[in-house]
Amino acid sequence: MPASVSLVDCTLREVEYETHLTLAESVQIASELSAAGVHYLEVADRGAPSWADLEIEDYVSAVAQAAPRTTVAIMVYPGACLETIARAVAAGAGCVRLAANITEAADILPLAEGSKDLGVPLVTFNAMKTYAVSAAEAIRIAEDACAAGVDVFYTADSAGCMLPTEVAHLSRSLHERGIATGFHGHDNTSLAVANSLEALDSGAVMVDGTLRGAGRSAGNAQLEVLVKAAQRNGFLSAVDGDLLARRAEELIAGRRLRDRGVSYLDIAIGEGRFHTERLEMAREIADSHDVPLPDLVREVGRRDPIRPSRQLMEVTAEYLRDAHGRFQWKSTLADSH
Ligand SMILES: CC(C)C(=O)C(=O)O
Repeated sequence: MPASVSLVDCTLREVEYETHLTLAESVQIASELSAAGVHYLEVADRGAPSWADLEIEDYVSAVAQAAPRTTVAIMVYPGACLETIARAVAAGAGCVRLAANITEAADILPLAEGSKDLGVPLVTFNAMKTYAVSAAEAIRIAEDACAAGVDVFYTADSAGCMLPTEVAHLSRSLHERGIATGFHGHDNTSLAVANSLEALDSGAVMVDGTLRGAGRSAGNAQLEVLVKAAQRNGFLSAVDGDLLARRAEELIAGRRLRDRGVSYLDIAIGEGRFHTERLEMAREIADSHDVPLPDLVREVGRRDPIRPSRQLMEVTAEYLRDAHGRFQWKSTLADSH
């Protein structure tokens, strides 16, 4: 019998990479998620998006009131302070999601204990770019996170590059050590839903998605598809996948920046384990060095998947330009994207 698992919707945070929602739209989405029985919905610690001129507590409170069956989760990044968390919690947030690069966990974990002291029932650590370290290292960091007060350690496939076998191996290894795990997947290689299913089958207790797959880079695991697929394996049976699919159609589909397909650039990002936070820098350097952007991100990501510097990108671009010149394969690649 599958264990009881929780579904986390990240639409309100991730959709901001594609479009801006009004407060009324955010509230409507929150209300629909709640009606469908989604367990958690996530908002960002930067609070209300910049257009709204709202304090974090106003935003959290509006969303929480619209979603009585759903717990509001606030995602916080390095640099956030406990006072922001306290304000969000006072306004109705019942879950804190600490996010940092897996190699920089120390920048965020001190907020775990403070969050627990505030009475937050659930604190997660979302280990961005989990794939950048070995499974053994991820397990060690997860153990440190739990010792610091974290309840659930999340594997975050930030570049959408992980394979189901990798997700299964890590999730199962964590589970066997008594560490509660979650999975947050991006869709650069069209595996976000498959990876989420693999995580559930391997003992994960939380999985994330967004309506219509909206989100950064190639988007996230598509919530309504994930629900339907998970139900076939005995998970998330109380969530109304049809309602989510209808609302995703009405509220999100027409507002996505990208079509449903995965572009050549998305694939290269996934293969190269390159996080899109540095994509504009890479684009500028690819242009100035006259090398194809997919080649650059693939090569740079292979060399440093966590924090590739401008210098690394420039050196890599020079290397690629020379290689292209030498082997004369640039024109072939350029034709293909
Ligand atoms: C904020 C984190 C968890 C994220 O969305 C990612 O790294 O993909």
